[in-house]
Amino acid sequence: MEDLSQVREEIDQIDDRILSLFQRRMECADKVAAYKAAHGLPVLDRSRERRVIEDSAAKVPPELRSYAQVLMQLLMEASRNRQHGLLDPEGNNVVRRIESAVSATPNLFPQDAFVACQGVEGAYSQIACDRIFHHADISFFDTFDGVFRAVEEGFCQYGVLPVENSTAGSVNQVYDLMMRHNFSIVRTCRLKIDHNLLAKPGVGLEEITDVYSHEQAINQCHQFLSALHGVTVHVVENTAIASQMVARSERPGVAAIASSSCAELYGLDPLARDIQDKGNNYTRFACISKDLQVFPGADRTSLMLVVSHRPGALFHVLEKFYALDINIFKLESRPIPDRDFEFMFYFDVDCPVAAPQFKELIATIGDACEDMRYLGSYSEVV
Ligand SMILES: C=C(O[C@@H]1C=C(C(=O)O)C=C[C@H]1O)C(=O)O
Repeated sequence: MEDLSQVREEIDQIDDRILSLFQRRMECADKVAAYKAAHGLPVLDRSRERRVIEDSAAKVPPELRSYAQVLMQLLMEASRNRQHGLLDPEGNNVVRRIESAVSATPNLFPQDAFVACQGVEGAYSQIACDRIFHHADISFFDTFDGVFRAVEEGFCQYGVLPVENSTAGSVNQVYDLMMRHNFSIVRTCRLKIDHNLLAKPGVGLEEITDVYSHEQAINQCHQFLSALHGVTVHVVENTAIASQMVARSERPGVAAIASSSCAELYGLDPLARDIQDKGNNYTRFACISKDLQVFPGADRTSLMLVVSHRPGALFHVLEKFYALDINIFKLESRPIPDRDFEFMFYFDVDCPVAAPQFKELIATIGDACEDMRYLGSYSEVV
């Protein structure tokens, strides 16, 4: 067995040679960039990259193949990034669109606005909306789709939609609608959610036979509901709609799972408070607008990406975030309609818009996926 320091010395010498070859390879990439600029060619050439990867696998023993392929991929990514920087120092169209939105957006987030929310008076979306705006003139819509359409068609300036809950997970319906609508996220809000079982005044817990609420609220109160015997649980559009139904019902045995503000609003009494499974139950809401607006302090970004159906495709996207030292705080995948087992990936990442990595991420992430949609940059209110 050789001495460790001897082997390391050899490694150091090899690294020196690798680095000088790396430098030469990057110089070649500069020449390729000049050629591409002169001939109007895109930086990324997938078929050339595939060939390089295949050839590299054939040049090393089988047990080193996957390592060699990863190494070549990293080298090509570095060369592509360098070429992007040389050919388009201002970034691509999306970067330019974001930069012009940053300069066109007012410094102050609007205090008053016409806002679309789903449900009826007392919905959690309304509470989130009141956190986001000082004074919101709210129009309620029956469905999440109605909220997206109200914003898209210019009927409301903004829309507030729940996107995820810390106990029950993502609001899939909202994520699926994101694929079908044009909008941009301008702010998010994290709201602590405390659910209550609300019934008409004078009704006792033992009299309850039917509980109404939104699917998410029902999921968040699973333990409480399983302990109630002989009770049927019904899913309705919204927790506030459930409260309204209970208030209007002739039957005493009905109850709703909703906020304490719904109790006041609909004249109901809480039969049980804080009935959610987990004490720290939070829901995140997104505030959307029709046009791209990026307010000062935006330090989070949402992206929708389609990656190809190949081994390692998602890895290349993740690698990009890793290389730029950008933290992913949420990753959601949803099936793409009419495509078999193909998924849309939703990334929420931490990265201030003014940071240099942000521009590089937006300008180059398209190389790592089939399609990219920028959903906006924003800050979160709590
Ligand atoms: C250098 C080039 O540009 C890109 C980078 C490659 C590389 O580093 O080998 C290969 C293909 C392109 O996606 C090229 O087109 O040859």
